[in-house]
Amino acid sequence: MQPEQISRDGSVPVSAPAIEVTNLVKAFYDTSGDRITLAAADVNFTVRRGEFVCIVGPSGCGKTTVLRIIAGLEQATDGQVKIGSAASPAMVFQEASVLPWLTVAQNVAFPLKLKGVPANEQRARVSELLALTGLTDFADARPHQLSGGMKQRVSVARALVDNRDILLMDEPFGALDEQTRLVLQQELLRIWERTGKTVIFITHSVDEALTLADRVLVMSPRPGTIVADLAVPFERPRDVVELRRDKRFWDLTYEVWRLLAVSPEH
Ligand SMILES: Nc1ncnc2c1ncn2[C@@H]1O[C@H](COP(=O)(O)OP(=O)(O)OP(=O)(O)O)[C@@H](O)[C@H]1O
Repeated sequence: MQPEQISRDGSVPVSAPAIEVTNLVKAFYDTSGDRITLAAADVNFTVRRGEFVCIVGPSGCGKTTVLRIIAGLEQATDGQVKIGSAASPAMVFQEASVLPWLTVAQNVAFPLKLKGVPANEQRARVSELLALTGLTDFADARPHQLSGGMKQRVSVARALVDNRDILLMDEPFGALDEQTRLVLQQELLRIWERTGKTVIFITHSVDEALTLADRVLVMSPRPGTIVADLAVPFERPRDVVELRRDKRFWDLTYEVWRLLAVSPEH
């Protein structure tokens, strides 16, 4: 995807949003050209620079599709996506995408190696990222020696290693147990506060969205469109456990569940 808000000298106007999605439509067609699924219909939203936005919505409503279009991995059928950054976004998927034959350090270094970054620079950057994600002691471990949560840390470290402005996360903690998930949420918040990335994070968990986000976008059932854009008022830095003592957390939880039209006990 070509950045469309970069001025001729390569600088990014400070006022430009990080991501602007306008009237986005995505239909999937079968090989004969007959439309089979309208995945997303008229999706509109803007993400400011440095903002943390979560998207929630029913299964199959087009969340991943929208994220993949923003990442440049999928073509929109109609509408526009503008990225206010010179570099394409980095992406973290639900399943940790580690290369099993490489060590943790080599996995994290992989994007730098592809770009031909000199070895000493690679080492310095990788050791920063291992420290940031709590993996320093596992630098030489292979993926089969790691827990699911640690593998997902490797994926996060690798997505951050080449310092792109925008981080797209597709249910990155969805496969983890509740406790590991809480730990990684806290760490992700700490990393985000330090790095100032712009983040879009997809989750099925209303709880997770309210814990992490500045804003929660709620999508309708397929064909997905944004039905609500809720500001999350909790001050930063946040403590993922203490947040749950705040009555506003539960009021907002109720509000999002109402929008999803599913009662919390289902
Ligand atoms: N490559 C594809 N070809 C055909 N249909 C697709 C393709 N990718 C996604 N779809 C369809 O588009 C719709 C939206 O899928 P998508 O994965 O974006 O939903 P989602 O909201 O991320 O779902 P979930 O929350 O269950 O992960 C689904 O009906 C899916 O079957």
